[in-house]
Amino acid sequence: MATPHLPARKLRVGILGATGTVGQRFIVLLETHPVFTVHALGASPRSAGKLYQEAVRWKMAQPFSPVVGSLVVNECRPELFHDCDVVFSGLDSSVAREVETAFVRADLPVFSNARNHRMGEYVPLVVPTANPEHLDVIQHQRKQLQLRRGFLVTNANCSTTGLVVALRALQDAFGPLSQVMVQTMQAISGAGYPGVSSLDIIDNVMPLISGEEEKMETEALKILGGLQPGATGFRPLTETQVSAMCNRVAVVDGHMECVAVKFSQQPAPSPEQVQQVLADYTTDAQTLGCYSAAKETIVVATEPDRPQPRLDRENHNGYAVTVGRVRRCPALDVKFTLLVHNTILGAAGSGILNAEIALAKGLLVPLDS
Ligand SMILES: NC(=O)C1=CN([C@@H]2O[C@H](COP(=O)(O)OP(=O)(O)OC[C@H]3O[C@@H](n4cnc5c(N)ncnc54)[C@H](OP(=O)(O)O)[C@@H]3O)[C@@H](O)[C@H]2O)C=CC1
Ligand SMILES: N[C@@H](CC(=O)OP(=O)(O)O)C(=O)O
Repeated sequence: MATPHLPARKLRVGILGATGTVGQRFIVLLETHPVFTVHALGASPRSAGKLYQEAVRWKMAQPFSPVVGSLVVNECRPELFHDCDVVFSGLDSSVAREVETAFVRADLPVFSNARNHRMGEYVPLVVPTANPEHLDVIQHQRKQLQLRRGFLVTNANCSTTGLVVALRALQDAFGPLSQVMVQTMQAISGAGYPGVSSLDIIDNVMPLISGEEEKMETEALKILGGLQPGATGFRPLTETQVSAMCNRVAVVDGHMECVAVKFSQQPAPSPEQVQQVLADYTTDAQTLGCYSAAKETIVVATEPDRPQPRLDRENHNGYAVTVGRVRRCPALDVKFTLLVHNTILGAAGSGILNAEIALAKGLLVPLDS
């Protein structure tokens, strides 16, 4: 593993949507970060002009610092974030398209959690522990948009994120997958705040998360696909079919997914081989020495009743995916259960780790360099 890349000074971070569920998670994860420091906050006109401590309805177990609490929340206009080295967006999707476009046009580097730009022609859709090489398309995007240091990178839908980490490990080791079936049990924090009504979710399971299945089925193919020659775009997979069924359950954090896969190459690997490959999987995030990278990208739980959200979602500070119950599937080839922390690796943590990788690769450039 390389020595962590520490710039001459901490990079100043702007957070858009700082009062929301994902925005709050950014603040917690950046509190003790050695490379990034929270500098400017943005939210809706309802919050703008207030101190952060007055505007936010704080829902995290960890407190925010007095320094963050006394920052004044801005409207999300690029000129108010001009001295930020990097901007993380946890904006509501009703405004993210327009606001993020304005920030990128103002030559700011933006890492977004919102769905709006994910399938854009020149927009890297990056899960840091699945397809970090897609960040190389940043150079081409800059040329297309005539930018000097700005760019837009998005991370994936939270359920897609956990899934593709495991699938990338399998694809690298055993070649293409022909079929993937996934059923999710998604936490209520995935719906933001106040999100799902308590009368809908207590003593109940909701069998619909609008648009979620379609996102899992399309985003996974872009993430697991390759790059055009010269990193000028993407080549989504065509040989793999993903079928998703998504449910909301009464868990606060942590999306569980029951996954079954069929391999193109037959005979298929055994469950034992699959388990070994998942446990051994490493990525650029670790080899580049990124601060937030989990020591194990995938934790393979050997106990028969794991993973469980309450017990496993914080594995490696929420940056790992946990997989268990790897076994033969009578219909496809192999099946397993996985867990991803939806607001850490599934959201803010992916944005932060993507930025750490981009910095280590020289793609994210501090303002005065
Ligand atoms: N929660 C999760 O697990 C995941 C979420 N995402 C995505 O991340 C984004 C944020 O999600 P989440 O934090 O859950 O959502 P929340 O509803 O909790 O937060 C939304 C944020 O957007 C701000 N906002 C709303 N309207 C405007 C506006 N007109 N102008 C500027 N800011 C505005 C809100 O500010 P204010 O408080 O002032 O209203 C708030 O800060 C979404 O796009 C979501 O789809 C992605 C992956 C996972
Ligand atoms: N839909 C996810 C969270 C989310 O906001 O996803 P996306 O960013 O893809 O819209 C959930 O409810 O758990």
